Amino acid sequence: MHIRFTKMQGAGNDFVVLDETQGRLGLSPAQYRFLADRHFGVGADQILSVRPAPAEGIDFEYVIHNADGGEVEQCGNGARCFARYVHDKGLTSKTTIRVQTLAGVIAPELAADGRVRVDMGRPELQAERVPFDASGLEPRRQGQAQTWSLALDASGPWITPVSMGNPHAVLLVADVDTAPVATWGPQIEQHPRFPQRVNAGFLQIVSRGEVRLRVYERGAGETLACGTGACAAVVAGIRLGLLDSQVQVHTRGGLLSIAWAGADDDAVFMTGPATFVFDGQIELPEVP
Ligand SMILES: N[C@H](CCC[C@H](N)C(=O)O)C(=O)O
Repeated sequence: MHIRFTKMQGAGNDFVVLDETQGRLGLSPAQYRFLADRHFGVGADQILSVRPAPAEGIDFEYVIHNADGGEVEQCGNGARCFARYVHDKGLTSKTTIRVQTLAGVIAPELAADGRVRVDMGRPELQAERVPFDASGLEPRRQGQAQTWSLALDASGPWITPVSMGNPHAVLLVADVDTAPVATWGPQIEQHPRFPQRVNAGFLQIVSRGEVRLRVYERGAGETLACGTGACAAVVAGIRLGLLDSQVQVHTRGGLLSIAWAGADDDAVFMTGPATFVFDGQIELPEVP
């Protein structure tokens, strides 16, 4: 099957974007994996499929597949690239776009300075709804947060579970550059207490308004940035009593600005870049 695609990136988190507004391509998980493959395919952390509005009052649907071929609920950097894509490709003239995701409706807004601001909805802080299985574990309270040890070694890690529609486990580290992302990342991602697996966020507090973050993503491995991960990390930091409500998040791929007023039903707002890289075409193998 011969398909057209657009390559985009948001703070270095990169995507293959597929226009399915005129009909679905019907790709298999193996074909999503092929598109994401950095040697045999195009190469991307996630594949974003843009589909027609599913209901009145919604402009589009946006479907996300990780590099491992699995469909997931939400992608923050992807939401910004989605909005840039549908506007600049002429699929809408709106600059605030209401889009249905598996996690619910979000509203990316194209800002005058070229960045994109997204109302990412409210975080889910109930551990069992992240979902995280805390049964039999003694939580440790810090500020308003509860943390649990995953007992990977004597030091922990002690994690704060947060969902942004997709599951995140946030842990504090002294220095992201020396944090055990390569070893603890996959162990946390696959930990049995996360029945849907999890994105692991390694958070370094620089000040009450500035952090550094690395994320080992579910289904993709470490990425240069994770939008929902930045939201979850700031929510965790605020709940831990370590951050104020507006935070600059330094990721390896760029800067994201996150704001959360701190009440359970407050939405998290994320602002950051969304960039076209190239348009292309590729012959997809007819894999099952
Ligand atoms: N790996 C994530 C999906 C992509 C999230 C990330 N790329 C973002 O910008 O939020 C998950 O499995 O939940």
